[in-house]
Amino acid sequence: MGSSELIFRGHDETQPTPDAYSPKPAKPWLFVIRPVRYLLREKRLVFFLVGMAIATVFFTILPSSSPHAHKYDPLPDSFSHISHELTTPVRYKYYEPLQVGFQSANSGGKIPLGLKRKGLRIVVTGGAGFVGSHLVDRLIARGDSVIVVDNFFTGRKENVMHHFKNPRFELIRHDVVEPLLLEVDQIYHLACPASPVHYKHNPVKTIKTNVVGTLNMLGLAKRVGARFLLTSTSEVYGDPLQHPQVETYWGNVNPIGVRSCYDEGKRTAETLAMDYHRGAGVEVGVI
Ligand SMILES: O=c1ccn([C@@H]2O[C@H](COP(=O)(O)OP(=O)(O)O[C@H]3OC[C@@H](O)[C@H](O)[C@H]3O)[C@@H](O)[C@H]2O)c(=O)[nH]1
Repeated sequence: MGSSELIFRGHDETQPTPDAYSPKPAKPWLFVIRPVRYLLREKRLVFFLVGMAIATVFFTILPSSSPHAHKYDPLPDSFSHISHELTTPVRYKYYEPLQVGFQSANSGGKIPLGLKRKGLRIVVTGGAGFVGSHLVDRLIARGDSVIVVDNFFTGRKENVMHHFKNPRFELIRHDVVEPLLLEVDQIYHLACPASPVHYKHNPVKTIKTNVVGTLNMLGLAKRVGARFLLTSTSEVYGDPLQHPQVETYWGNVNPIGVRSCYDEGKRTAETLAMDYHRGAGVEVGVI
């Protein structure tokens, strides 16, 4: 075959061309007819209607799940205000998530109708102490999985040992001044010597726990996208000149006194919480 034959593709104009392309006439209703025809074929319409009916019955009859649906409340009435404060989001000081790049998927918010509330993974530092152990009781009863991190400085294993056989409970002996990596949705940070006799016992350790411990826990919250709660103290007001203290009051603190390791430690912990919130978008609460 010559090169001219390869290049020349013309045909004799007079010859009939049986395979010539002739466009089909346009069917304007085709996009409507096709789905209708599909539904009518093999009783698909019946199945579709039955499915709709089942879904309607399911979502109408089933009650909406709620995070407060548990009937069991292990706390005596005298503690209910504490547990309420610790397990409901809005309290003394609460900071909403910043809009920039923060996912609040871990916050355990409102649950769509018909879906069961998924238990959260929560770490409670200082969970073997007085406030912490009652908080743990409440979280476990609510259906969450709890990891207690405590160095047992003042806390006791006995405070949480009734949960030892519960697969949703774990206890780690750990000092929060050392970093720790855990996959959790929420962090309740309580670990700290709380009474004067304990926090004055080793003031350097007290302020270290408040500053370095809180830094570690906020770092963890940032890393895993967890919500963070700091239990602060009224000691952050020092010798207050105003009674009662309102949130806008900044206090009257002696920075060089024997109690300063605790007061200033907690104040710095509050500062760190706010800086992680503003700077890194961590969702924090301070009570
Ligand atoms: O370095 C430390 C110090 C203390 N802890 C633990 O932290 C827990 C503190 O519990 P405590 O019973 O002493 O104190 P409370 O539960 O009364 O107060 C706790 O909650 C309220 C906050 O204001 C306090 O700062 C906080 O410690 C203990 O389990 C203790 O062992 C640590 O895990 N690490």
